[in-house]
Parts: sequence; C-alpha cells; structure tokens
Amino acid sequence: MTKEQWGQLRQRLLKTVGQNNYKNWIEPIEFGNTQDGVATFDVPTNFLGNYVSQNFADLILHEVRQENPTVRRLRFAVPSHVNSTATPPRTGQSNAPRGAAPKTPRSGLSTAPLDARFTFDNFIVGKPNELAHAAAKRVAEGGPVTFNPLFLYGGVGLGKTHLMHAIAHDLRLRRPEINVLYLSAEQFMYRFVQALRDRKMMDFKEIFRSVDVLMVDDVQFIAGKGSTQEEFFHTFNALVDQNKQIIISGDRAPGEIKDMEERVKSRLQCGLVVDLHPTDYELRLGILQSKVEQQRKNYPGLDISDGVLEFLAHRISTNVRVLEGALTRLCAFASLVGREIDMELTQDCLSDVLRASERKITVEEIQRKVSDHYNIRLSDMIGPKRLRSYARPRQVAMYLSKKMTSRSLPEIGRRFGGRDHTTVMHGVKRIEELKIQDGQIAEDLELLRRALEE
Ligand SMILES: Nc1ncnc2c1ncn2[C@@H]1O[C@H](COP(=O)(O)OP(=O)(O)OP(=O)(O)O)[C@@H](O)[C@H]1O
Repeated sequence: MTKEQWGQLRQRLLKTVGQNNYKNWIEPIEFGNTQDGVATFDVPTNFLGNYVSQNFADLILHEVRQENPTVRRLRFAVPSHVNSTATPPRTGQSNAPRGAAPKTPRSGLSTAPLDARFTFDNFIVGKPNELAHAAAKRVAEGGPVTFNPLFLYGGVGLGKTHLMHAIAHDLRLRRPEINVLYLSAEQFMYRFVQALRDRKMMDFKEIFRSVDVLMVDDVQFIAGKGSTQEEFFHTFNALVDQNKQIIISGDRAPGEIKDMEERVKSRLQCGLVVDLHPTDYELRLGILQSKVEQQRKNYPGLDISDGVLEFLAHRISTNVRVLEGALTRLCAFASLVGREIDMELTQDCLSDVLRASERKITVEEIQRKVSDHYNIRLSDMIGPKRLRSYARPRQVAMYLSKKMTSRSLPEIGRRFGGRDHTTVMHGVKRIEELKIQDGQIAEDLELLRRALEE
C-alpha cells in the first residue's frame, strides 16, 4: 500500500466513522510501511495509537485488505524521532514489581506487536474453547514447565492468536524479568532468511536460544519450507533441552499438517495439544454481548433492539472475526445515521455479510431430511411409486427445494428421478394449497424448514 492509497482509504473511513471520530482519531494517522503482513502506521502519541487500535482497527484492517490482501495485522506506533519508548500495553492487574520494565528480547530481534485487546479479560469462554483457555491460563501463570510445547489449533478466526497474545501480555506483566518472544512462523522464516543473507546465523541462533518463552503463531506456514523447518527444529530442541516454555499455534493438529517433516510433527505433538472447536450459538452470543459493551465506550448512546444479537449469533457462524467485523460496522453505521440498531438496519447494513454467510441448502439435503421426517426410504421418495405415502413427502421435498434453493423447476425435476418440470410445478402448487388447509402439513413444513436452517 502507498501513502496515496492510504489518503483515499482514509476518505472511505470518514464516511463510516463520521466527521468527529475522523478528525480526532483517523486524520492524525500516517501510513508507514508494510512488512511480514503487518501494516505499520505512525501515530503522534501512544494514547492515540492504543485508542485507534482498540476501536477502529477492524474497520481500518478491512479497508487496508481491500488494497493489499496480504496484510493481516495493523500496528500503530509512535515514530522513533517522536518517542523511542513504545511501552507494551498494560492491562489488568499487574503482579510485576513496581518500576520493573517488561523485558524485550536482546538486540537484533524485535518482538511482533501485541494487540492490546487480546487479553484474557476480553476472551469469552464457552464449551468449544474451555480447554484451550484453561491450558493457556496455566502457561500464562509462568510456573514450572509442565507440558512442552503447548500446541493450540483450530479453524480460522477462532481465537488462537488472541490466546497467544493473552499469554504474552500476562507473562510480561507477571514476570517482566523473562524474555518472552512472540512471532508468527512467517516472521521466523523471514528473520532466518535475513540472517542467512547477512551471514548472521550465529547471532540468529544466539538470540532465539536466549529466550525464556517462545511463541510461534501459525506454524503451518513453514510446512514445505525445508531449511526453515530444519532451523525451527533445532531451535525447538535447544529450548526444550533448557526447559524453556514453547507455545505454538496452527490451523490443524500437528499430525495433519501437510509437508511438515515427521520429526517436526512428532516434536509438536509431544506436549499438550488442544483444539479450539468451532463456536456454538451460546459462545457467539456471549462474544457479541461482550463486544457490545466494548463498543459502548465509543458510542455511549448505542441502542440495540431485542433479538438483533441473537439473529447475528444465529446467522454468522463462520468465524469470530467476521462476527466482530459485522458488529463494528453495524455500530459505526447506526451512529452515523443516528438510528437504533434494529432488524431492518441490520439487514440493510450487513446484507453482503449475511448473504455470504447464508448456508447453501442443497436439494439432496432436503430430500434426506424429508424422507427421515416421514420415515420412508430416500429411494422410494425419489423413485416412481405413486402411493400417497410416498407422493406427499415427495411434493413436500419439491416445495422446499423450490423455496429454499435457487434451483430451477427442471433442475429440481432432474433430481427427483428425472421428472418433468410440470410435475414439480404441480407438486409445489399442491403443497401451497395444503399449507393453508391442512394444519399437519403446515407444521411439518415449519419443522423441516427449521431443521434445514440449523
Ligand atoms: N472467545 C473469544 N472471545 C472474544 N473474542 C474472540 C474469541 N475468539 C475469537 N475472538 C476474536 O476474534 C478475532 C479473531 O481471532 P484470532 O485472530 O485470535 O483468530 P485465529 O484463530 O488466530 O485466526 P487465524 O487462523 O486467522 O490466525 C479476534 O478479534 C479475537 O479477539
């Protein structure tokens, strides 16, 4: 991204955040550079940087990624000529001795920036992530190393990075005297390649072997990258030998990472491996409620109608990042137009997100559900038998296929044993009539529709 692109992008942000927010928070930001997937912005003060990172980072990231999709995180820093001490964020209660400054790894290696919002306090725990959370908490206590490494894995946007940062925040506060190094596997590779190029491998080895806690995010990135894996393997062994804690995250279980050497996989598996399961409805609702409280700091008058959060938790089940982004956008939009967040505003503002997250229901799924519901064999429902006990469920399935998928009548006919489109049309019409006359059919349709939408 260039400074010029940032200028244009800033204008787009003006529309979303409103004139006041823009003047106070966005206008003073200057674009610095992008490196290793991190876009760095210069801010005049740490306070402004923290505020923007807590309140507008998602919006800005969303816009920046339109220009440059490789950007994964944002960093807001005071340029060194303004203030050379970029203090790490301090949140929660500190057990650290007064005045003890958190230690950063020795020269030559800067840690990746930690997101101030990714703390344990801000992490909502539910059934799908309770084990990962408990393991992360244990490691964050900084006691004797009991499992090494801690390997956290799970799908996109389920909170791996959040938990890693939370561990790092806690460790830096509790034990400021130790070296905690957090970086992505991509950064590990980048630094390794740089050390090779500059003939500084000894320095590289010394720096990595001198950390007390090593945290490597998204380890799958080094799969298939032979010499980086090799170096990672040696670093890993050296630290484990010294009983130093290692925490790794990945998008799948170690054994399932393709193109990862067996010996690396087996090392990754030898500690505690825990996964973050896909979120369930309750967890998503809990996350939304907590994010609304955070948003209220920006928008004190925030007014949300009953049912909106439940609707979002129900409809956006892909990943928490999307859920969060949707809420941020909704709040910014509502404040901009000065309206309460009700269902209508939600549908208007989030139509693209809602469309994208719409689950695609297939004719086959409908046929399966309907045959189960009426307790008949799938083959009988699709086949030629004309008995009422098969014909009626068949018509129900045709009706639902027409209403719940985008398939045309001939396409549906083809999936029902090659029937003609007029047969499908007749079936759909018949069910439309029965829906009004026959309470049982109406109830069946409602039950089936709900089961399919789940
Ligand atoms: N349980 C949770 N409570 C609160 N916020 C959460 C939770 N889980 C995820 N989030 C939020 O969702 C967003 C995505 O999380 P995070 O970046 O940690 O995902 P990830 O698993 O590392 O994803 P990726 O695979 O893309 O690296 C973050 O803003 C994070 O704060």
